[in-house]
Amino acid sequence: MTNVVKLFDTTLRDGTQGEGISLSVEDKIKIAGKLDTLGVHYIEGGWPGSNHKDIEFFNRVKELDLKNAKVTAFGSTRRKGIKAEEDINLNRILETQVSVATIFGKSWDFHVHKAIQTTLEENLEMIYDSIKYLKSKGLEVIYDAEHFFDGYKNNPEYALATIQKAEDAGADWIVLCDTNGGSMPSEIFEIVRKVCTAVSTSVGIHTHNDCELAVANSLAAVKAGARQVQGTMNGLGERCGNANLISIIPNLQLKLNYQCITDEQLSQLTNVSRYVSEIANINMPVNQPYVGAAAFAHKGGIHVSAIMKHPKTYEHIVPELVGNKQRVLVSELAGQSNVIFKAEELNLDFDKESAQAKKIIDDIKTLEHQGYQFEGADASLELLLRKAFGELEEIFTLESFKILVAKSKDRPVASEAIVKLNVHGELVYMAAEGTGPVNALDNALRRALEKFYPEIKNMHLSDYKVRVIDEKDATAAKVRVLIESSDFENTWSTVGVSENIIEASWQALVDSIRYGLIGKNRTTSEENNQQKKLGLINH
Ligand SMILES: CC(=O)SCCNC(=O)CCNC(=O)[C@H](O)C(C)(C)COP(=O)(O)OP(=O)(O)OC[C@H]1O[C@@H](n2cnc3c(N)ncnc32)[C@H](O)[C@@H]1OP(=O)(O)O
Ligand SMILES: CC(=O)C(=O)O
Repeated sequence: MTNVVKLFDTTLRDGTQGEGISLSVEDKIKIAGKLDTLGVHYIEGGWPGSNHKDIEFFNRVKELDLKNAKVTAFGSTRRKGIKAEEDINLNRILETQVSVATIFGKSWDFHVHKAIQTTLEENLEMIYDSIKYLKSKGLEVIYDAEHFFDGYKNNPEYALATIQKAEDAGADWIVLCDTNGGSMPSEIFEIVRKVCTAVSTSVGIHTHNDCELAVANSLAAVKAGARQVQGTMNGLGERCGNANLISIIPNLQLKLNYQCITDEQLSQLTNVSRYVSEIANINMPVNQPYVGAAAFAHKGGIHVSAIMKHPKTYEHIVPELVGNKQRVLVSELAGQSNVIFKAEELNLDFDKESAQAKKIIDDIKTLEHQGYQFEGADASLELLLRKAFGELEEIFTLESFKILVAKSKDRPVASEAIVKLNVHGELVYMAAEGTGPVNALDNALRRALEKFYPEIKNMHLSDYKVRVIDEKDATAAKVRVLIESSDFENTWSTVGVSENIIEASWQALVDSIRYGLIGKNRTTSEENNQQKKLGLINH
């Protein structure tokens, strides 16, 4: 049996059935292009019988010069009581002019009686007529046997009869669906194995994640003989989602030795996953397997000490294979190894025998005990390390700041900040207004520095988060402020902690600006270092 497995992506159809997902035609076109570069074999673009957006997508997708994927349109078997030629859904598929149709039909006798309310015989005819009609128009037909596993468990003879009808009508693929997502991998394996001996048509698998087993179930099906896997990017989809192709692809390719896409395409996996979550406006968890920011991030000192000796000690694959990268976090759980790793990453001249690493670690642990959190504030950590190594030039010092917040009966609340800075021996006063006190302070600080550092105009805050550290102290509680900043090329995060939210914000703001300004001189040495590191990673 061949070890080639075809990938069928349904992000643009089943993925959009997920709560909170709504893609514009433009979004769908962009994602289709990206899926093609990843090398998926089929892109299910939508259900043309459902809505105008999907019809427009099929019109526009023709303009894309797809290199790898075939576009397929989705629909159901014909409605009961009519001829296939009269069925709007089937005809809408033909109108899209795609070369591949994917239609679903009923496999579960319970569904035939309850959902479409017809006879078991008519359902068999609906499957046969619909596939035959599409085949007569020259299309490749993928038949999705909806609820196949539930159907098989309830009435195996009938479930098998439905897919035999699909085979008789000329279906090119029979895809067994765990539509309700309730099956176990052992059941999937057994049933797929039996189906593969009962039909000669190529078999595929389509699973849902209601028991968090969609990936495992897809792999079990492949092991049992399925050669097409349907799923979505990042597991988007109805209810708990579809099988996540972002995990399935590397599992098939790197663990089970099946061939789906090229190595170069596999190295695009992280990029594609993040691209789709960005367009779909969904935040994926950092610990998403293979592609999450934390998938190869090491925090515990013991782990970092070991990966520096050999990455394989705590990494199951070379992260670059899927386009991800190794990271080391520094926190209260760090040992000297974490600091050494970071110092090397920053090209800081470090004597490993000195007491420096120990002192830095002690300082970090003390600060984390006070409420700082450096793993989410890489830029503040870098400034702290550079300072400890005497490599941090003071670009300004604060003389004072004042903030005025005023509200009167018939006026909205207004905020103004006045800062007094010493910039290379020159005293600078600046006042600015803002939507709130932190915004006013940010504006005043930037304006005060603009004359000395014009590049500051390119930097802006992209996120501002406040977290109460000791809730029991109510309004006197200590808070942690995390700020994310960006320029046109980079994003960085800084932290501040205080009982006073303005003071905590000030610390994070100052770190943000310092990092943004010193960062400009850093790129080359860091790039060199990164190259060096990549060369070292060799499992
Ligand atoms: C498992 C899956 O993910 S299947 C895909 C599910 N996705 C969607 O439903 C999204 C797109 N759907 C839609 O836009 C609409 O539901 C449409 C346009 C397809 C149909 O809309 P309507 O004609 O208003 O019907 P409605 O949605 O209320 O009901 C579905 C009808 O399809 C019938 N039906 C369901 N499955 C099948 C099937 N495999 N073959 C034939 N008919 C079917 C049902 O019996 C029902 O018909 P009835 O009202 O005569 O009982
Ligand atoms: C076809 C399909 O989406 C399902 O059965 O889940």
